[in-house]
Amino acid sequence: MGYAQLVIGPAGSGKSTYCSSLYEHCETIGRTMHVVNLDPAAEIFNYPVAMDIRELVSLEDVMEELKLGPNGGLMYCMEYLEDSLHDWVDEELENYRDDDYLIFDCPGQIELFTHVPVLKNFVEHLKQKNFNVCVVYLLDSQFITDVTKFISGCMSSLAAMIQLELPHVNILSKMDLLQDKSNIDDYLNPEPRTLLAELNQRMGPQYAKLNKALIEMVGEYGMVNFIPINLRKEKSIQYVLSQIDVCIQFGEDADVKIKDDDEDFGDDGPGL
Ligand SMILES: Nc1nc2c(ncn2[C@@H]2O[C@H](COP(=O)(O)OP(=O)(O)OP(=O)(O)O)[C@@H](O)[C@H]2O)c(=O)[nH]1
Ligand SMILES: [Mg+2]
Repeated sequence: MGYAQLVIGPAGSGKSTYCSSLYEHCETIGRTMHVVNLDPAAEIFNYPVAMDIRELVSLEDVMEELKLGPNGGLMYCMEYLEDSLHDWVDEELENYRDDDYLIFDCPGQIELFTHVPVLKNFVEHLKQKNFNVCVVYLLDSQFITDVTKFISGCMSSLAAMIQLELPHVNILSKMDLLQDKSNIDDYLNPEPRTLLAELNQRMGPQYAKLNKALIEMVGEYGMVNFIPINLRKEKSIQYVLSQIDVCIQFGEDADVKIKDDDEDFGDDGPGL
């Protein structure tokens, strides 16, 4: 059994930074983790890249040869990845042992989890290879400063959940940038009624019925539920990791050992 996090979320939501912080954290506590780059457009990495889509396909070449723009080019690269599941991907995955833990740093294009089957087929492949996979959806904490942004963030997370059908963890990233943390609880696990009232206040009366339906929908899917992360705080990273570990049942098997000093961090809240 292998373990994997598929890190997705809007462009610039902090996915790659999350991956590198998680990698560093695991180094510190003596836990092994491998970060895979699935973004053909990425250039700078703050983590050792275990597997790299750029070794398979070059976005620059694709754009030049097929006369595609950056987004069309990226979609082509991802489809190329999908076509390579049984060769390049399998060959690369051969390098990992049964109980290895991989983190997939994905591109930020929302198309990848709304209507093209690339990521869906990618995770199906991982599941066939006996990986326990979990979606980690990152949303920038700046989204909670505006209820309309927040709801649209929840909906794109919902799109990913519906498409990928995987265990799903929503994370509110960049908590260090949020000056006023006093009322974040209202957003981490908000009352649907409060959200609806705020939304109605922001939008014209003609949307009242639609707003109600929208809030009910995201609420019933359990979508409006976020774990905050502050990458400057070791405890916060540890807390998020422990929640994801539960989600993918990491550490439940007898042959998976987490070093003792891991326990120093305890499971006593988000540690912001
Ligand atoms: N202050 C602060 N800045 C952050 C944090 N995470 C990311 N950033 C900044 O946000 C910007 C985007 O971060 P990335 O990690 O590249 O985001 P990404 O989601 O990988 O972006 P794409 O791959 O382009 O979609 C960078 O300038 C980061 O330095 C954080 O926790 N705190
Ligand atoms: Mg990135």
